[in-house]
Amino acid sequence: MCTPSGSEAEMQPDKTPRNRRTALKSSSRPALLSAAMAAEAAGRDDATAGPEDCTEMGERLKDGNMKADLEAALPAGREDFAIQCRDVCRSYGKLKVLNNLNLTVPQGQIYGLLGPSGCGKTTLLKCIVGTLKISRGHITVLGKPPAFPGHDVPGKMVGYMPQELALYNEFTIGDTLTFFGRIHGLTRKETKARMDFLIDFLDLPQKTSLVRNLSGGQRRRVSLGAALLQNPELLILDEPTVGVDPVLRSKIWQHLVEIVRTGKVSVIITTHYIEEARQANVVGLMRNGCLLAEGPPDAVMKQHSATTLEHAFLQLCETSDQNGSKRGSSPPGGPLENSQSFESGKDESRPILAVGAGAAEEVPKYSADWKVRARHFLPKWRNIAALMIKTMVRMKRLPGSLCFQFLLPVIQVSLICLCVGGDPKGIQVAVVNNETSPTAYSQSLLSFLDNTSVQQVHLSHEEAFDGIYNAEYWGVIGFGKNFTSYLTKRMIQRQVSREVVDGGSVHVWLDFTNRQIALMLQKKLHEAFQAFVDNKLGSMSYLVSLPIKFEEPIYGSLNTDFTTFVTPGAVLSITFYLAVGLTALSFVLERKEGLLDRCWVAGVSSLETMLAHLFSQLFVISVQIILLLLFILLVFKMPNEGSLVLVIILIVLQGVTGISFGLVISSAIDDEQSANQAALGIFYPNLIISGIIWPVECIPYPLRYLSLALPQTYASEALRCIMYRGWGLSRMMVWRGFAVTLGWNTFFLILATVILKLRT
Ligand SMILES: Nc1ncnc2c1ncn2[C@@H]1O[C@H](COP(=O)(O)OP(=O)(O)OP(=O)(O)O)[C@@H](O)[C@H]1O
Repeated sequence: MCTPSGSEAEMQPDKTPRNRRTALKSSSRPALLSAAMAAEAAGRDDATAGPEDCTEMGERLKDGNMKADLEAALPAGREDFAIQCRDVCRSYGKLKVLNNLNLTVPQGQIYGLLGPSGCGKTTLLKCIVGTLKISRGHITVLGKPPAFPGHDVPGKMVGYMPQELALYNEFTIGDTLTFFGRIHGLTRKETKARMDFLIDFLDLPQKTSLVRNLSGGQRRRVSLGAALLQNPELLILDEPTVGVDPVLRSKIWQHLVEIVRTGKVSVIITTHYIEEARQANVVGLMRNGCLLAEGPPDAVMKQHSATTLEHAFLQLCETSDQNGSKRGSSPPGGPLENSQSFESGKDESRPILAVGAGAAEEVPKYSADWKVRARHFLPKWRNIAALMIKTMVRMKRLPGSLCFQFLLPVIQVSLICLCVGGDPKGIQVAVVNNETSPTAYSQSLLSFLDNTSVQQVHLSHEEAFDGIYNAEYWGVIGFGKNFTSYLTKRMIQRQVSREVVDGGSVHVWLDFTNRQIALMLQKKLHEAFQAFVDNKLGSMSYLVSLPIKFEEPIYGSLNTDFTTFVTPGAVLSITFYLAVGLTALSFVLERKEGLLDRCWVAGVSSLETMLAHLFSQLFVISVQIILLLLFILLVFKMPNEGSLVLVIILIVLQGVTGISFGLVISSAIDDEQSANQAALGIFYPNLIISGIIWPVECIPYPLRYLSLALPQTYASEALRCIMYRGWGLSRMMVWRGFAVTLGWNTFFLILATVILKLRT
């Protein structure tokens, strides 16, 4: 367990303290006392112990009797440590959390790190394991600085139990321990043996139990088990006994006492139960980012004539506070100076520790050859494999999500093939035929028109134009009453009058608000007339062009481009999906962090939660919509013939639909990954089937019904009607878009509320 790895052997540190370690027996160690305590005992008025005071205290320590006492109290050579922190500083922005902190964890001992909430214990532990970088000072862990090339800290030499548990909810207990076993390079047999021991020792349920179904205390024990798994040389435990019953708590401490007995394992443990730390060999009392005292618990208590460690700690804090307030009233040597010394890095005092922690102490230099460095930075296949297996196990636990992921591309590509690029079917076109004879060319011509794509509705001139203005028909095909005779003239005479050309042409009026449909109609008419000419007239004809005259479109223009068609639908789709994105994770995260439950317990109802999310996100989408409209109308100059107010309301309502849909996802799904998958997975199919990229009229029939039921199909049509036809709410196609949107909003909100209610 403790044998140095090959990579370690290649390292050449100038100092190798670990090699000279000897196990310490706590009973043989005199007390290391805090400066505050000592100064108090010596009756010194100016003793201080606040965060900025570590420095001053150290200076006094160097001079006074206290120093002699402390040095006499040294347990052994200063190399006999598992962890040594010297002058460690760490800030979060302007907040100084660790302030010239000095701490020594003797080898083979339990070190209880005590201190009030927020004093910096977790920050210190993170610095020790190397997940946080220190701003100043140096830390040595098991002989080298953390994260030094070739050093197994972080790595298998250290078992770390973080405060926030950090477990995979979809894993079973067995999966969790197996995963960490793989990372640490344990064989299956070793992992199994350790797992059986830990499950029994930590009183865990059977190994097939899912972490997500465990109680808070059980999860904490699984997390502790993961830290103990590889029998590390150093155990760093951040509040392992919180939420653990007293019997198990005492068992854990017994175990810790047992594992350090060999002298090969060292432990640093933080706890809020100060009294349990009496079982530690050394306690460090931390406050405001530095240590107030460090020593065996009995010695600390004795020094304060306290019967409990908690009492001793309280006294230390009080002394520190009193001294802090005294010092606060003396500006010259006050906080400013100390703060400056912190920043300048010139302060060399040692606040509490007497174990050779002087500034004069040389910082050991470590070096590693290039092979070790290269190996350190290169990815390790063992870890990659372990992480990949972890991902696969998680996937296995979410089969629904996995199937969705597998099928999604197939569904999407199928939808594209079915719905994009095809010809429209059943497009209604009004035919105004003023020729009555069944043998007329007009009848013959119309018979060549593809009936599956174009549905002819024979009407009077007035009805036909009323129909196209009401968007009932996509076009009007008109034949004059002398069409046949004029067309015949055009065929047989080289030169004909304008009247003959006009009378012998088919007149076509199209609605160009939907470019794809208009172009398809043009194409179908051309094909029909080409077939008619080929069939009926042959090569004898003098006709140089097909007898079709496309009149000025009823709506839109002949130059209408694809962008104009796509923009209204795209605007709605963008608004809808941005809104989905804003809310799809809201409950997932809140539920995970227990915030939802907390609000419910405080009396907040599901509907109130929904509405609050809705209203707060409305602000975001309103700004998005304003910017969106400014761009499409002013920068890209999209036409808008209708009311801007209606345009804005419709887009906002679509945003609300997106929010409500996001809330449905959020209330129905528990983990972020699946919620993201659902939101993203639905995006593409919806875009394709809603007729945003390609007209709904081109979608094959069973799918077209689905399309019409979607929230954006009628809404995009309504927006096109407002913007390109200039229509208002009196038109069915406009109010239908609003009604469908409102209907979906209500449905989604009710659904989300019901799901949320049912799941609590
Ligand atoms: N990521 C961060 N960003 C900014 N400040 C932080 C961050 N993490 C911690 N802090 C702050 O640093 C200080 C020390 O936090 P830390 O978590 O180390 O305290 P602690 O002693 O472990 O507390 P507790 O016993 O409650 O867990 C606190 O004031 C905290 O607000």
